[in-house]
Amino acid sequence: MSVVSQTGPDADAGTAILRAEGLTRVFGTGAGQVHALKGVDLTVAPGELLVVRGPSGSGKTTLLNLLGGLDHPTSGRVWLSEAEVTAMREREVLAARQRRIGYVFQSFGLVPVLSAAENVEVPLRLRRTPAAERGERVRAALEAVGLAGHARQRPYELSGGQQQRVGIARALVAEPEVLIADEPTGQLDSATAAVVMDLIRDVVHERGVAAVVSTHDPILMERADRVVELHDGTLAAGG
Ligand SMILES: Nc1ncnc2c1ncn2[C@@H]1O[C@H](COP(=O)(O)OP(=O)(O)OP(=O)(O)O)[C@@H](O)[C@H]1O
Repeated sequence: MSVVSQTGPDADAGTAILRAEGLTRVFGTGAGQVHALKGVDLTVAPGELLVVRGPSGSGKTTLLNLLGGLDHPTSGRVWLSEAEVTAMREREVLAARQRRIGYVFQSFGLVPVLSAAENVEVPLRLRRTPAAERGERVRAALEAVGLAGHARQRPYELSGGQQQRVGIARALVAEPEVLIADEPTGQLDSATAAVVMDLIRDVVHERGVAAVVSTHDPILMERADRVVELHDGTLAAGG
């Protein structure tokens, strides 16, 4: 693991899958403006697990939402390989999200009435993957996260760690280039969190995915290839 500060676009920007330049996000609230993110530059390479740390309110979720095309910056730009996400129409952003990005959420985000396999199948249905192909891909994704025997169980029949592994299978089943995970272990005990983070690290390295994971947890930073730290919306040296 190396810990670095990034103050400008990287020299390796040419090989980056995910790149952000000058990302700024200002929220208007009843109490005035909140400058959640202030000119953040960042690149993430294929097969790299980047951890974003920082205190509560430092801008981690804001940054991940912008990198994942879930929110639009007040100023600044985001690229997925050569394609500028921030210049796309809403419909193109949606297509890029469905085809190229997988998301993992702190609260798992599973549909309670669907089985583990049906939850994992959702991104394939959204991409209109043929039914014949979907079954095999769901099976392989569940097997990759060690849940081959739990395909028919509903989320409430699974432990928190198992639910998050379903969440990871769902994020990866459509073979995205980028994985965005916002506090993926925030609801898990530390032993389960370590297992889930090991899994994320292994799939990122094996599949060459560019991953951005936010966390408060120092244990998880040990699994990172690189750590950056947010303070009041600004990237600083990690620790
Ligand atoms: N939709 C919004 N409207 C107004 N202010 C917002 C909004 N979203 C975030 N903020 C503010 O932006 C700042 C950064 O919030 P953000 O959620 O990105 O921090 P965070 O580092 O993810 O925090 P935590 O670790 O607690 O999840 C905070 O001051 C927050 O109150």
